[in-house]
Amino acid sequence: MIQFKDINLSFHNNIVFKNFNLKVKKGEKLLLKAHSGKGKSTLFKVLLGFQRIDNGEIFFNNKILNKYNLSYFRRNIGYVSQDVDLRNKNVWDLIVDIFSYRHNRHIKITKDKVLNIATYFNLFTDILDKEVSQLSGGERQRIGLIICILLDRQVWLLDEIISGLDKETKEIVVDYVLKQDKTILIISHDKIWMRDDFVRIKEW
Ligand SMILES: Nc1ncnc2c1ncn2[C@@H]1O[C@H](COP(=O)(O)OP(=O)(O)OP(=O)(O)O)[C@@H](O)[C@H]1O
Repeated sequence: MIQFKDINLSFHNNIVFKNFNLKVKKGEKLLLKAHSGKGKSTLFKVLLGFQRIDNGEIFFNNKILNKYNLSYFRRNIGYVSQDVDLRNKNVWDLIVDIFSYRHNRHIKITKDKVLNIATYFNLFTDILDKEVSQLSGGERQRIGLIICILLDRQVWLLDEIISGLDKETKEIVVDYVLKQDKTILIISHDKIWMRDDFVRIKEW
């Protein structure tokens, strides 16, 4: 479903990828495991066309990543990044904004729908009235995930979505994510994701 083929990428003298290869099958849950600075977050940015590569090819559903297909990649991939949106508005307004974009407009969201998932993830019901800039790290991570869930795209890219959570909430989030019938790439330093053979690990 997704393929990174012979990817090379350097920033000045810093070689991040040298002939990097990775294939991900539909429905797979893949944990990306590498030391800090080895390019895990960069890989997500590459797949979304936010970061150019020096050479190599990237495929998604047999389409190659180029300027003509870029929008297809972005419309079908959900991304929860570490760099959170700090626009100064409350959580509900942020969600309304996201779901008013042309490509997301077909998805009907209601406060109830959002609150259902939010309370499942141990968030309080006043979360929607809070300013985004005032959320704690763990609250932001869960709001990012909830938006990704509601967007309901084929692929989810999850960059450190549980690092700010307590153990019990981590369990709830991890259980939920791994049950989804989606192709999911996970960046995390947390061993909690390594559940038997179900989660494949790509290590470099
Ligand atoms: N736009 C950029 N310009 C220059 N260097 C960059 C840029 N983006 C990433 N890098 C460098 O590329 C390397 C990989 O960064 P990346 O954030 O992908 O690492 P990571 O594996 O996700 O790390 P961590 O586990 O700490 O989040 C780092 O050395 C980083 O400094």
